[in-house]
Amino acid sequence: MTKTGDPFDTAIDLRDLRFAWSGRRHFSLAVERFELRRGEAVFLQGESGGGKTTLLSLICGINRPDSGQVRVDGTDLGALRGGARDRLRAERIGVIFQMFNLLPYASPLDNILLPLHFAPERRARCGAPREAALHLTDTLGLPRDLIEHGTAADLSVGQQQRVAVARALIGQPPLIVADEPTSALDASAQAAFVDLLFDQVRAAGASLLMVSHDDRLSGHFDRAVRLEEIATVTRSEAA
Ligand SMILES: Nc1ncnc2c1ncn2[C@@H]1O[C@H](COP(=O)(O)OP(=O)(O)OP(=O)(O)O)[C@@H](O)[C@H]1O
Repeated sequence: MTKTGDPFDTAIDLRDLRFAWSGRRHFSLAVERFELRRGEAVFLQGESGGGKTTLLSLICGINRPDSGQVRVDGTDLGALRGGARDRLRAERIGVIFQMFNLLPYASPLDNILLPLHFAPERRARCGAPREAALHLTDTLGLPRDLIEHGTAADLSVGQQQRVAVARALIGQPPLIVADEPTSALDASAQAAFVDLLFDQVRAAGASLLMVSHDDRLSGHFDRAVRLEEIATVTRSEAA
């Protein structure tokens, strides 16, 4: 059994974290302690606008905390410069962004392969990246012709979401961070996604942090956490 408290046994370890968005509307988030153990799957819920996406952006090193520590897979993100943080994200974190962040004029296949260009270890794990990508998109029910020869801009929102899912899963990163990855999917695409996600997570022994408003999904996870339980949020508006 994995013991808690050892930063090297945790996939995510947050300590005394503080972050604020500045501007007319001030929003700040503080997390004293949060751990996600290696191999654990955690379902994160919370009210809309509560700060879940903000927290994920700090865990992925997209934004930097004002103070405190973010450790991913034992590495302190604060000790890394921007380029090294981006490489760590590409190697170790499969991120499914809420807005998908696909390159609109690239093919869906090239979008899926993109993180591998910055992540040699992840690329090596794939063996044959193109075949690995097509296996993922087949499993997610995406038509091959569109994936290979279309552009991301040709896709429906639900298809874009599935491409974003395949891009996060390719090369079996040890940590998957997903921000409402099923919001644009119909019931059958959602079921295929959840099956694929957990197959991949188990095969890779990966850890998973997923934000969703869909309570029905929580039963698949080791535990569910509400943001309010782990974070203190303050808001104010300039007069
Ligand atoms: N780039 C930004 N600049 C300034 N404020 C921001 C920015 N992104 C988010 N915020 C503010 O941070 C707060 C938390 O937003 P966030 O998107 O993290 O919440 P959320 O819990 O993910 O919401 P939802 O469930 O609706 O996606 C909001 O008040 C939002 O206006």
